[in-house]
Amino acid sequence: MEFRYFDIPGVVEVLPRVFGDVRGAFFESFSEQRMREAGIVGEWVQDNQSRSDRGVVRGLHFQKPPHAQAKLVRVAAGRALDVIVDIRRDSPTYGQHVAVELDATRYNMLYVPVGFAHGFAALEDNTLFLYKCTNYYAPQAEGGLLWNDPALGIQWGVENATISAKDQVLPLLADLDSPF
Ligand SMILES: Cc1cn([C@H]2C[C@H](O)[C@@H](COP(=O)(O)OP(=O)(O)O[C@H]3O[C@@H](C)C(=O)[C@@H](O)[C@H]3O)O2)c(=O)[nH]c1=O
Repeated sequence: MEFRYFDIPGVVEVLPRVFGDVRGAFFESFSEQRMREAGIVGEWVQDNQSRSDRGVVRGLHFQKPPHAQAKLVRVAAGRALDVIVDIRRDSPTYGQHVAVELDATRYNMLYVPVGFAHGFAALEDNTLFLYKCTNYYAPQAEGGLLWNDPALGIQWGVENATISAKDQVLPLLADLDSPF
């Protein structure tokens, strides 16, 4: 298991060791000790899975404290462009983002710390998106950012994106009163 770090502190990509043989492949999708040593911390209490077709964009989402969530995200089928935006008020990288392609054939994962808005674009039909969360779903604590806010400068890599009604009315970064 290897780890890649970014210019935005706290963000970690996990590159698992994959054991391939005639039957297929095996990898460890979670290792509390190794991941904690790499800076992936949290008490994981909920796992989620969604299925999206190509062109679906979900996000950008967060939950406000005390329901804030760190997430460990990956795809089990297909590919997704995963995007996280730093919304920690005192962060020197506030408003900046990291984008990582998650690929089911590479088994890579991304750690999303508390204080980031998170979203992804499905790059293939039937993309299965799996993630662990450090807090339970709390709909009353949901917050978000508009996925295509020009101020964010995110290249999603999809045309004619499919977006939920809820996500179409999320605020711009300039109007965000960040709770972090
Ligand atoms: C996120 C979530 C949704 N739901 C329900 C609420 C709703 O009826 C249905 C679909 O919810 P949403 O439209 O919010 O699903 P979705 O847009 O996939 O929301 C997710 O997006 C990604 C980018 C994230 O980062 C996640 O934390 C989460 O916000 O599922 C739960 O029951 N538990 C959950 O944890």
